[in-house]
Amino acid sequence: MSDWTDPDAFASALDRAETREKGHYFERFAVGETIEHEPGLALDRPGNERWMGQTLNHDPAYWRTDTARERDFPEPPIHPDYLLACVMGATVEDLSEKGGYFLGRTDLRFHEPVLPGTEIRARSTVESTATSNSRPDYGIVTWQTAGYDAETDSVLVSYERTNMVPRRTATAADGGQVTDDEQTAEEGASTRTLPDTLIAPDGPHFEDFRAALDRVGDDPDAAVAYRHERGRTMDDQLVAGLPLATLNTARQHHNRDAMADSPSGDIVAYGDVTRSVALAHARSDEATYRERAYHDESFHDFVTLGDTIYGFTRVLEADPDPGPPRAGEVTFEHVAFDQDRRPVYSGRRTALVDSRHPDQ
Ligand SMILES: CC(C)(COP(=O)(O)OP(=O)(O)OC[C@H]1O[C@@H](n2cnc3c(N)ncnc32)[C@H](O)[C@@H]1OP(=O)(O)O)[C@@H](O)C(=O)NCCC(=O)NCCSC(=O)C[C@H](O)C(=O)O
Repeated sequence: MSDWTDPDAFASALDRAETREKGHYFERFAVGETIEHEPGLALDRPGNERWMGQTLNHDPAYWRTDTARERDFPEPPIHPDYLLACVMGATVEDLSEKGGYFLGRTDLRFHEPVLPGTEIRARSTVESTATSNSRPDYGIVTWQTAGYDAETDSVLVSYERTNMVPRRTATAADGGQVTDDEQTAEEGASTRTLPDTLIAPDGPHFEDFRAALDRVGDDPDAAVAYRHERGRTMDDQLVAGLPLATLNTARQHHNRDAMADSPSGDIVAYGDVTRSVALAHARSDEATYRERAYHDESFHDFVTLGDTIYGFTRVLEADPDPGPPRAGEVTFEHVAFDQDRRPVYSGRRTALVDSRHPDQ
C-alpha cells in the first residue's frame, strides 16, 4: 500500500498535484460588474474593543456609556476604523486575495454611527481596469465598495479603492524593478523643501486649530504641523491577528512561507491597521466629535513585524459652519511613519472637532 506521508514520495506528489487557487487575477474584473461579497460579520463589542485596544484608539466615547452619551451616541458605537477594516476585510477574498499592492483609497465616507450587534455585508462595483505601465505583470483595478447593514440595507460606509492585481499571463516584465533614471528622479524629489516654520495648536479643540491656522496666515514658509509622541510596534497580534479577525484572507498578512520570496520578504501589516494606529496617535491629541470622510489615502511602503508606527499631522482647514453648534469641521493630512522616519501611509481626513467649553 502506498504511504502518502513518505516525505520524498509526498514532495514529488505535491509537484504533480494541481493547486486549487484562491482569489482572482486581473482578467476576471469587468468594468460595471457588481460583486456581492459572501463573507459578512457581526460587529460586536469584544471585536471592537480588541481592535481599538490594540491600535491605541482609546477615546472613551467608544468605551464608556456616559461619555458616549455626552457625544450624542446612544451607547459606545463601533469604531469607524474597525467598521472600515471589517468591510474591506470581507471584500478581500473576491477582490485582492491574489496579492498585489493596496495602492490607495478615496472618497471614504461614514454615513451613520453603527452600534454593536450590527451585522454587515459588502458589495463592490468594478469602476476601472488598466494594465500597469511600471509593473507589466500587474493590472490596476478600482472598485467602489459599500458596507451595509444586513437587516436594513442602509449604507454605513462607502469608498473607492485601487489595487494592483496580478495578471494571469505574466509578461516578459522587469518584475517592477526601478530603473537608475527613476531612482535618480526619486532622490531628486526627496530633497524638495517643506516649510521652515512648523507650529502646533495650543490645545485639542476646534478653536485651537483655527487659531494656529490664523497664526500661519498666508506665509508660504509656515504650516500647522506636528508630531504625536506615541508609537506602536507591529507585533503578530497586529500584523496577522487583526486582519484575520476582519476576515481579510490576503496572504500578505499571515503566510510567512508565501511571502518569503516576495519584495517585502515577510508578512506585512494590513494597511487599515497601520492607518488606524497612526490615526489613533493623532486623535489622542484632539477633541474629536465625529469622523466624517477621508480622501487620497495612499500606502507608500511595506510595514513588517517589528516596525514601529508613529503619526504626524498637518492641519489644512478649520471651518466652523458644517458641524453642529458644539463642533467645527477640521481637515487634516495625516502621515504614518516608522522608526526610520519612512512615510508608510498618508491621507486627508475631515472630522468634526468639539469647540472649547466656555469654562475651559
Ligand atoms: C505600491 C508601491 C509598490 C508603488 O510604488 P511606486 O512604483 O513608487 O508607485 P507609483 O506611484 O509609480 O504607482 C505604481 C502604479 O500604480 C498607479 N497608482 C498608484 N497609486 C494609485 C491610486 N491611488 N489610484 C490609481 N492608480 C494608482 C500609478 O499610476 C502607477 O501606474 P503605472 O505607471 O501604470 O504602473 C509602493 O507604494 C508600496 O510598496 N506600497 C506599499 C503597499 C502596501 O504595503 N500596502 C498596504 C499593505 S497591503 C494590504 O493592506 C493589502 C490588503 O489586505 C488588500 O487586500 O488590498
